[in-house]
Amino acid sequence: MALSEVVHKDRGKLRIHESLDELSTDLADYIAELSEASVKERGVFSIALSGGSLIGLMGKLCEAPYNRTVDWAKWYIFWADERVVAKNHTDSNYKLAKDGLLSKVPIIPSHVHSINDAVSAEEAASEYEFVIRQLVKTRMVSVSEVSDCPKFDLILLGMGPDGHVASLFPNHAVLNEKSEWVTFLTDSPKPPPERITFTLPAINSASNVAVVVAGEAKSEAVHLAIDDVEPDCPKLPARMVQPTTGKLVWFLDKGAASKLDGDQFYKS
Ligand SMILES: O=C(O)[C@H](O)[C@@H](O)[C@H](O)[C@H](O)COP(=O)(O)O
Repeated sequence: MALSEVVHKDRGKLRIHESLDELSTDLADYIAELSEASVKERGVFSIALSGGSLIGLMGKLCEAPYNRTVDWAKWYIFWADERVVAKNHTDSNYKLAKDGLLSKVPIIPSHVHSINDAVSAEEAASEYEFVIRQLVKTRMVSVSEVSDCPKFDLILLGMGPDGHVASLFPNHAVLNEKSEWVTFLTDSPKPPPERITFTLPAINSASNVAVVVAGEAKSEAVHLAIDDVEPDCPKLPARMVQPTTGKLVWFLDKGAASKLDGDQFYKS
């Protein structure tokens, strides 16, 4: 049960939790509900994951009741960002998700779309975009009504203390990528340096985007990403997450929410 659910006038819905345990339960409920709605409407559920603490916080999906009630065979899995390392490397976001989630529920292996780790970051990004393009053609992934971008049913993002989301880092040229759906970088400030990432247009075309953030160390970035602040902050990657027609939800714990300006919210 969310400690409080409030709506920011233009930064989406905030679900602020007393503990990580509550946050994890609420996150599992939210994902299960979106999966059910999407399977009902489209017959499939396309979901893009990130790395970091997010996967651990999704852990309740492997437990009752979700492990039995979610229609796992209808899930199509993608990564909003991935490190260009072997799939069995400890830095791999695929490995993190496989060990923590995908190996514990009956997902169909051919529905798991990870990157080609045997090529350069540049090639991996363009191959990944090609794979997504094929799935857009068959409507396993929807298409945006307002751009030619894929419209994932759900994109899950974590956020770093510097305000990065996916592998979109502050002041990095990847933030300016407007024509590709997936791009690459070889100089990530957070190791490892070689990564692929969804671009802002791809993220902002999703039906639903959830940003999951825990811990007081990220409270300043949360404040800069959500509250009305002075000129420079619009460049914070997390603040540039602004779904065009989709819904934005922030899953926060008390620590992460501790610097938010309460005046900007109203009860949902
Ligand atoms: O591959 C990555 O590095 C991640 O996708 C990255 O964007 C992550 O989500 C944030 O850095 C938050 O990570 P934490 O939740 O572990 O702080």
